[in-house]
Amino acid sequence: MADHESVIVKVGILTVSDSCFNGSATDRSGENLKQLVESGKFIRGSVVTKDIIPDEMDQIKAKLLHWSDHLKLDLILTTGGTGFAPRDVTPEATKAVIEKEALGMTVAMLKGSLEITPLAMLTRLICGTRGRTLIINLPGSTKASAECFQIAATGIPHAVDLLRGHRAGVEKTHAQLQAEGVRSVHGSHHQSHTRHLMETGDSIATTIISMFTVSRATFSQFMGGSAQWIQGIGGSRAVSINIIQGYVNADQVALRPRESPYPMLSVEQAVSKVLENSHIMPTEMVDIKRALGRYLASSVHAAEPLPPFRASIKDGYAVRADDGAGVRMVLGESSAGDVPEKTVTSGFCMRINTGAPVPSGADAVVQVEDTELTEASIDGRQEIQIKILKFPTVGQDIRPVGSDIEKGEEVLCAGQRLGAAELGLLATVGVTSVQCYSLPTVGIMSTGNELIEPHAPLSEGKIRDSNRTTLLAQLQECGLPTVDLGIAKDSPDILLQKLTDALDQVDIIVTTGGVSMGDKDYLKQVLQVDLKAELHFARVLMKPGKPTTFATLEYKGARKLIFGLPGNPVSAIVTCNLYLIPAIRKMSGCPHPQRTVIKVKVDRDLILDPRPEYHRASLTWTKRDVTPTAHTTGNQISSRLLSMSTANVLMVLPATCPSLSHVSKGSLVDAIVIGDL
Ligand SMILES: Nc1nc2c(c(=O)[nH]1)N[C@H]1C(S)=C(S)[C@@H](COP(=O)(O)OP(=O)(O)OC[C@H]3O[C@@H](n4cnc5c(N)ncnc54)[C@H](O)[C@@H]3O)O[C@H]1N2
Ligand code: MOO
Ligand SMILES: [Mg+2]
Repeated sequence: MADHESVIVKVGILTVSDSCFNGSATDRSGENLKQLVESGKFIRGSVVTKDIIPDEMDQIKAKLLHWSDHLKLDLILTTGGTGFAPRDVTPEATKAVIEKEALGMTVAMLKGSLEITPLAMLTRLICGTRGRTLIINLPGSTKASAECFQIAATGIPHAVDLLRGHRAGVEKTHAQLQAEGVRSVHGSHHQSHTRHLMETGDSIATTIISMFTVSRATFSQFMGGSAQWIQGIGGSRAVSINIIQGYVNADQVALRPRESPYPMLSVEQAVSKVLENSHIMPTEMVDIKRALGRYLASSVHAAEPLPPFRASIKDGYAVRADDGAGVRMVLGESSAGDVPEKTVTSGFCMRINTGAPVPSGADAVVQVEDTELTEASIDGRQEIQIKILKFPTVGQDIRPVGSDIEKGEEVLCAGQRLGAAELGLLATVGVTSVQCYSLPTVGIMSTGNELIEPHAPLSEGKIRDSNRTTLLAQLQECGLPTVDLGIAKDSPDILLQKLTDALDQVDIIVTTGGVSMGDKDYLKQVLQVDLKAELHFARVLMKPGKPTTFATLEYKGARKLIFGLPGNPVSAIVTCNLYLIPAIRKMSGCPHPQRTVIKVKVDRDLILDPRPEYHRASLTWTKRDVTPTAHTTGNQISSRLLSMSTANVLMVLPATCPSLSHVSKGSLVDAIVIGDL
């Protein structure tokens, strides 16, 4: 049984404010409340989630329901929307979701606030409980919300104990009340549980038991997520144990929400969120031999002109143009790589090859086709005299110094992708290492109890994991460093363990599976509750890919991106193309990370879906038609990976509506290019 010290209150802080939501004001009160909770001075709390929403009744209700019923928080503190302004509806939304009102807490806060200012009479704070969650409205002002929170905090631990049915805690508080009076109640929570664990000389067994009996996340919360702990037994053996226990409860299947609590975003909104939250990687010097596909972080200028000397464009004769047509004595030869020593004077010429320096005195080159040999040595080894058949012009067939690249000219600019030509340019100007953006390392993890490795024989109920192979290959195609994170079973603790391990290795974690409505779909909860990741979206109006989930997380001072792609093989690869690849491109320094969209002609009538569909197709061109024709890859069910095979575009089909049930053969639609054309 846990003792009273060990109860950590799981807190959600909800800022309700139009102006904070639209970015015209800063969320000071929410941030301040977070700091107050995490200071440990008032309650032993951990802020599991925090959000800002507008003053919209439906959104406030939905968030309160999600946090209480789904995330099962102990305490929700709202700040804002409690006044008399027409859009202040937080108390009304709270009333609509609570099951029992906690009038005493409201009165306590009101009384305390009135002692500070009579204007406190204008706040309309509601407190109450829903299931095991205590919901407390606080005013929007930073000062007033802090004051009210401190008043309410004296009752919160006891209220949470009562809601959790935590008898030891309840009894202890009652005993304290009897003995000392109410003022000392929260003072007893200050002792650090980490210290308790670390400083006691308990045996491993005793300590493990105490870890299991405290809230499941306590240990990892206090140890920064991953609890690694080495303790000697009997002074002779050292034992290392890695235990990660999350908050997410795997056995309350009946309590899972029956409607998704996550708002449905459009694909455009989801792409924007992904790009907004994708940071550009730091830069590094890269040798040009390994720089293919990288994005340049700074521009490159030519230190020398190209050509560095006047160079011949043709194989022929270097002449003086004003000598006109007619015979010339041949002085000798200038070959590529030579330094001509003789000067061409009137009546003379010099044999020259393409790319060779034009000798001094000459101002034109006449190609060999426009000449005749008039005199040669008997052994045929030397040309003595030739005849110029066409009148030359000054500068004819000569590349002046710097005519290809001027000295100091910018040859590549920051943000440019280094393809073959760009690498060649670097070689030309003698730059062998360049400042590029680093590439993010991406880890790919499959989730699901049904999955086995591709080499394994099928057994009952199992299928082979294809998503890891597909996604790893897709990323390798983009030239990215990848980490195969294996398969995680459908268990919140295993997921948490594997995600935590992955965070140490990669910049982006990509999981597939476990993001929809199943009782074993734990990813979102583990991300939000255990890893305290910020979930940017978890549902997108698209087919395939509806449950696509995207979150970010600050981990050991670095920003990590987490893409929870749907498990269906086609959904995984389509969403990889729509969200993951643009994010990677932005992080790698690409200034235009969005996918290329072209117009294509559909090859047959296509029935529309209630969701906008990303229909796989391959393109052909006919001689007569400049617009390519898109040929559907057949049955588009999201489990059918065959529908991805040969596809080089995703046709963007609109959702069906009363006036539109299908697109007709020959219509033009947008198509996202995903493969070689
Ligand atoms: N009640 C509802 N059920 C489902 C909904 C919904 O809105 N309400 N959404 C459906 C949609 S749309 C999709 S897409 C899937 C996504 O499900 P999950 O992301 O939770 O993925 P799983 O349930 O784990 O698996 C789905 C499917 O894919 C197979 N799978 C998973 N991983 C792999 C892999 N690595 N290689 C090959 N195949 C894999 C898995 O066996 C399942 O058949 O949810 C719908 N349900
Ligand atoms: O959205 Mo799901 O990806 O249809 O199959
Ligand atoms: Mg599922």
